Amino acid sequence: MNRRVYLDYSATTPMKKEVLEEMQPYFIDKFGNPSSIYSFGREAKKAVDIARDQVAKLIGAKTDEVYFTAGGSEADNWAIKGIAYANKDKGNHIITTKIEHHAVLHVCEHLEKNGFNVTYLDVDEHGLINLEDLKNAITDQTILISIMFANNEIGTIQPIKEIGQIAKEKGVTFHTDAVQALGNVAIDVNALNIDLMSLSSHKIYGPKGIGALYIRKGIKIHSFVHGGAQERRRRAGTENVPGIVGFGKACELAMENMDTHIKHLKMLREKLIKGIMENIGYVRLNGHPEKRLPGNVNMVFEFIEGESLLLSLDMVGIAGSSGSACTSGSLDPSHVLMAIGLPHEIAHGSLRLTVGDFTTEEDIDYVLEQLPKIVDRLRQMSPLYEKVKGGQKSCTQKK
Ligand SMILES: Cc1ncc(COP(=O)(O)O)c(C=O)c1O
Ligand code: FES
Repeated sequence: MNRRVYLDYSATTPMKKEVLEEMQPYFIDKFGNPSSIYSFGREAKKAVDIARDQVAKLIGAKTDEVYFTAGGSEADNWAIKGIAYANKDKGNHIITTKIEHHAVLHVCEHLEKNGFNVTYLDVDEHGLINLEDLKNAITDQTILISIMFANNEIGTIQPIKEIGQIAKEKGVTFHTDAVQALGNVAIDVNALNIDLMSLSSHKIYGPKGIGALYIRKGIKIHSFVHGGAQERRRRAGTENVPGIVGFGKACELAMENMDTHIKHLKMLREKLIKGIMENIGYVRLNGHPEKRLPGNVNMVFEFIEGESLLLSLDMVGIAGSSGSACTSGSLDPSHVLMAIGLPHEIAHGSLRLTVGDFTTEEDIDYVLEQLPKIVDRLRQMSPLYEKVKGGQKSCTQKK
């Protein structure tokens, strides 16, 4: 049996044992409905309150500015639709970027069909937006700026504080999708001038299907689910108490371990990047060299397809992901890789490896032992590689 190495922490993380232990009583013993006034209900409500506090602490928010949702996608949907529809008397213009998660992009496309105008900002070759572009895009109709904190594919971290400052000066509400940043970057919603922020639990060693939207006090936003009075009448439905408890615990752990977590991930990331660069030719790192998530490695391996690479890696027990359409079930190559200017055929050879708390140096050694062999074998089958060997220049050489 091969070694199994999971390097897709940006897709999801395993739950921590401490998180599971915290959640367990709320399935059977403490099963009460937080809205009920007797003791069963009160103990569930108390657990939800504690979790809300744990989430708030990690982001520097007030407890009652945290609203639980069914995950990051729901938080993105709520933030953008909620602000758009609640403020359409003030304007109909929204600014976002070309590299957002689909939970933001598809909501914006929906709004475009419903009377809103959306500006999709370009990014540079490293995936960063240009602050001047942002300033120039703002009009008297602009009601929302939604720009992600850190990109899920290439890991680029945006200048959030500066974006928040611009939004504040212009009186425009600022939402950021911080699903990938949470736990990996220190976040303080006040210092960074953030008005709304989407969070997800399963990226920080918590359970799946639970997340939160931070909503600054005083922000005008529509309710997301109409019904009961839960989440201060803004998101109806009996709370996912075990999920909320688990998310809270995951936030508490993330806060306690942030420094060692970031150090560990960065060490592994650098080892992986260095090992690949030194042992494999015709590769390039996608994303920003420094302003990137501590656990993110995204590289292009010329002349081969990301999907073949993934399948070959899977055969030796290594799990990663790629931005190529073939593996994601859609027909287009990654919109993020296209936005940073990679030609279609190059975007095809991209591989994302994301490390996490349970990744070891031995895991990286194993990848560095397997990957060069796989790349070499796949390239031997590539007609494009034959041409380069015959004297033609490649894309990474032109750079
Ligand atoms: C940047 C970003 N936003 C939103 C989401 C969606 O989060 P969830 O899976 O909790 O709906 C993800 C998850 O892949 C993400 O990476
Ligand atoms: S067909 Fe595979 S990404 Fe273009």
